[in-house]
Amino acid sequence: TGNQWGYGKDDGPSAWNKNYPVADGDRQSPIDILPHQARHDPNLGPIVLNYDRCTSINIANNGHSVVVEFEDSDDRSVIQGGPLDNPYRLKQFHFHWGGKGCHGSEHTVEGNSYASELHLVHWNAVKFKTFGEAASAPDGLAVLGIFRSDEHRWLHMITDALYTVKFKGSVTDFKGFNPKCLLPSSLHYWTYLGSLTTPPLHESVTWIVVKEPMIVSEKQLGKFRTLVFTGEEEDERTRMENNFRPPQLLKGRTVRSSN
Ligand SMILES: NS(=O)(=O)c1ccc(NC(=S)OCCc2ccsc2)cc1
Ligand SMILES: [Zn+2]
Repeated sequence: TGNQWGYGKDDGPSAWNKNYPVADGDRQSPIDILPHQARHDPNLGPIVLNYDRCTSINIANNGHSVVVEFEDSDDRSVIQGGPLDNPYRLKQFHFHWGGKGCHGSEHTVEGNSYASELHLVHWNAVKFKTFGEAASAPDGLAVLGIFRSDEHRWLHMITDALYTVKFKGSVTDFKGFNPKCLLPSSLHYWTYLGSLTTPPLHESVTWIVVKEPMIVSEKQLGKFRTLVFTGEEEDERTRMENNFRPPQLLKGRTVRSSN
């Protein structure tokens, strides 16, 4: 069907511009970050995460990644500060990863990629009524990107649940998980204006990429690769890996750095 997209040879990132012309737009993500060319901005305050009353709902395999959804009917879990003018509500988090532990992150730093990248997706509920509306507005979303390089003590709560969402379309309850435990100690970051890194590729994201990677083990990463892109009812079992978009052109954008 028209909107079918993936990470394979025929339906992968190089083919997305056929159905989503914005793929060749002026603020696409991810990008390669060059720390020495980032402009240090003393007005950029710290990122503030209020996740203590967050309510996770479920964990799901959507055929592109594994996603944990949150209750977003009020401001119980928000990100604010940094480049953001107001609080943005946590909607979901998901991951991108590689095969055999080499590449996998979407953003790269001086051409170097990490094994994986965690995205915490938030939307501007002050200006917009729904996520869908915010997702297509220039200041609608804020995504916190966290690199994942090698053992992480809390990640077992996610990796232990992955077997329950092996197939595309599977969803299971996943309550009481606070994603704060997935974050590194320091939240120094780079920030720039970009887009969703998967179709519909809306240019609606203020990206906040944390500099310090979190540690995950090869064993934990291996558990992500037990997921498959395909549904239980389908014949083939296509292992879910390499679900990352390569870096896109900067097209004159400035990347700013917190202290
Ligand atoms: N990888 S990413 O963080 O840029 C990212 C985040 C969200 C999404 N898309 C979501 S949450 O879509 C939900 C359905 C929807 C509604 C309006 S546009 C898409 C895609 C990519
Ligand atoms: Zn993502």
